Amino acid sequence: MSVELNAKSFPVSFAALEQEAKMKMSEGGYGYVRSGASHEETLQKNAQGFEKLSIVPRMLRDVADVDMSVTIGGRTYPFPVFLAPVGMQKLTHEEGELASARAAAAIGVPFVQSTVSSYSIEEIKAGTNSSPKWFQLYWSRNEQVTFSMVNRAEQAGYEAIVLTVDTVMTGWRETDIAADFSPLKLGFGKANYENDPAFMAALDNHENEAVIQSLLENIHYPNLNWSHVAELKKRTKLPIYIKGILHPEDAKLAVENGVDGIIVSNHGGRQLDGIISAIDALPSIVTEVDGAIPVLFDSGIRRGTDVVKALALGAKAVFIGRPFIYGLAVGGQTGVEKILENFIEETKITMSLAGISKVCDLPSIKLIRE
Ligand SMILES: Cc1cc2nc3c(=O)[nH]c(=O)nc-3n(C[C@H](O)[C@H](O)[C@H](O)COP(=O)(O)O)c2cc1C
Ligand SMILES: O=C(O)C(=O)c1ccccc1
Repeated sequence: MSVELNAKSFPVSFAALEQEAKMKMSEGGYGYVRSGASHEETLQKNAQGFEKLSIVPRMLRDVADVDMSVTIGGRTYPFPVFLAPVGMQKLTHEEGELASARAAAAIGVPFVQSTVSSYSIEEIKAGTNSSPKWFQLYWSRNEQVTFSMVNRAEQAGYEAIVLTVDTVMTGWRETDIAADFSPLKLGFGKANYENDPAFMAALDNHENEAVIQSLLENIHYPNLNWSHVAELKKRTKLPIYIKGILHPEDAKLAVENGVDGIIVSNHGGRQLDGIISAIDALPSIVTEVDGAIPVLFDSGIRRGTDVVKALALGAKAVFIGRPFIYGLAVGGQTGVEKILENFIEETKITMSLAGISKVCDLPSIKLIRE
């Protein structure tokens, strides 16, 4: 499948992009990506949270040279917009994560590979060489599998572990329940499992159905608690980021437990509904953490002005989820690159017109709530 991408044919607004992706994807696949939990109150709040915040711009500040680079955990990236871990990307495009990881590599931002990706860690590593890559971990019920995957990521040169903590069970996703749609059951997320020696050793039967059945039994781990974080710290030299923090007390515990960073996120409104929008959760967490570790952010970022607002509130960088998945649906690797380029360009314009020429100066922007 090749898609001609030029300024005219590639959708620019998020709404147009979502429409175009809908036409490219299966009904079940599109419903899975687009939807949120329950009646999507939080999915909507994520977007409304940004709309309530207004930038108060400054003038006459020489914005001829804009520096968008950010340094996180001692590594500098050219832009503060990263790709969120999204599982099962072959559901969206035949080249799945390979296309997204190559797009991230072309732009120079980290690619965060999901535990439930359609390619294994080793395949993504082989397809992208030395570009920055992080591994998102879903703690397996079989702990040997957890540590084996972490070890494989470390061996493959991945630079961080992102432990997602808001998915100890699947949220109540009405769209998927109504459509009886489960991409895991269809086998879209099994690559890291069927290539894992600890996982395969624990199976009596290596047939596809047995792999999928065991994956379904391993993926959610409601027992997860801070002792597992302590154990993970012992098992890896890589920095650990905790994804899915919304309460300042949990941010405080993250610092006390020695994690290297947190990602403020409500999983794009896909897990628990009726909860605080991610952008409303950000300020008190930044205050609590007080610069001890980097605070990153996702959920609801739809354009460059949102990037600027999140960074103004103290996030060091942001991740986008659905926007890049829709870019992948519409144009594969080129589509994801185009999405990243558009985000970067709009972020640059927003910074410039607000009178800010360095990302590190964004927290000095005045924001008001309307
Ligand atoms: C289709 C889909 C699959 C996802 N899979 C994962 C995953 O495997 N691991 C994870 O930590 N987060 C996963 N997420 C959540 C994203 O990492 C991110 O938190 C969310 O998409 C951000 O919100 P946004 O879509 O509004 O940008 C997924 C999100 C979507 C839309
Ligand atoms: O769909 C998701 O949001 C997600 O994170 C997930 C969790 C478990 C298995 C597959 C995807």
